[in-house]
Amino acid sequence: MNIIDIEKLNLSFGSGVNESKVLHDVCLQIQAGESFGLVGESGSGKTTVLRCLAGQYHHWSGQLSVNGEQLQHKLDKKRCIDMQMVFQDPYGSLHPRHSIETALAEPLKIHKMDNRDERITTILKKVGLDNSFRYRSPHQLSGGQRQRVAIARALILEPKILLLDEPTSALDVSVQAEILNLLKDLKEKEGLTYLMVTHDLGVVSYLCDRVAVMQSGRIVETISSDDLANHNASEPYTRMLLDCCYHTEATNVTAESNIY
Ligand SMILES: Nc1ncnc2c1ncn2[C@@H]1O[C@H](COP(=O)(O)OP(=O)(O)OP(=O)(O)O)[C@@H](O)[C@H]1O
Repeated sequence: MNIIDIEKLNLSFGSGVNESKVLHDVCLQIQAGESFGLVGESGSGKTTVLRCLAGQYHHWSGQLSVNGEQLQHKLDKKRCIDMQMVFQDPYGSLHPRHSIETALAEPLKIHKMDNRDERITTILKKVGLDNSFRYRSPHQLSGGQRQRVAIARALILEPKILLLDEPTSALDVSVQAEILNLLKDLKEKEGLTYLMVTHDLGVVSYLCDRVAVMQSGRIVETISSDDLANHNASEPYTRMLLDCCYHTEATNVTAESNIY
């Protein structure tokens, strides 16, 4: 069953002569339990797709469905419980003056969920942080620990889907591996579905089952990550992207081989 169904998603910014169309008839079907990657050049519209699903943009046209239910343009509480987003920058996604406990309690208060104390302890444990972290501020954490808290905050409402916007790209190489392992474990244990934007084909082959390649606001090709790794892409643009990435990796072979 498709847990996410995107049909002919279109979105523009600006109006009149300043109108710029950034998504063109984007269609994606993602199955429950799948880990699905979105790749493509900078500015191709990957984050915009995630933001439409997360309810951060309201002026899209087309159809977005989650669990067979069509999403309205306005964000409602149900969508927050179904789907949460994790951002690239763990420094920017947490309030600098709020303790970790406050950051984790906030969504529980908004959604009037009980057993807050117990839920916070449980979620910290799930992301590999002991209970003492709840009294710290974001500046008292490492980058990897902050990203663990951001993941905990996204998971505290027990969503089925995580929208991940380059969740490891702002982290040091050694920490990237820890966070990827955590995401892989959480997906299995919590039965999550991931839709993830990434520039890193190593991340795709480690974590994703399938991937859609975007160019200039359009889906060029949807392909399994095995086919991508074996260079079995049918579209010239995907092959060009692969060539660019492997060329870059060849010059960074030591760092890459340390990641996985
Ligand atoms: N709020 C906005 N107002 C106007 N244009 C925007 C806005 N947000 C994004 N865009 C434009 O939409 C296009 C797609 O942006 P988006 O962030 O989705 O790309 P991306 O593929 O995620 O890029 P990157 O990989 O660099 O993060 C870009 O041309 C961007 O400049």
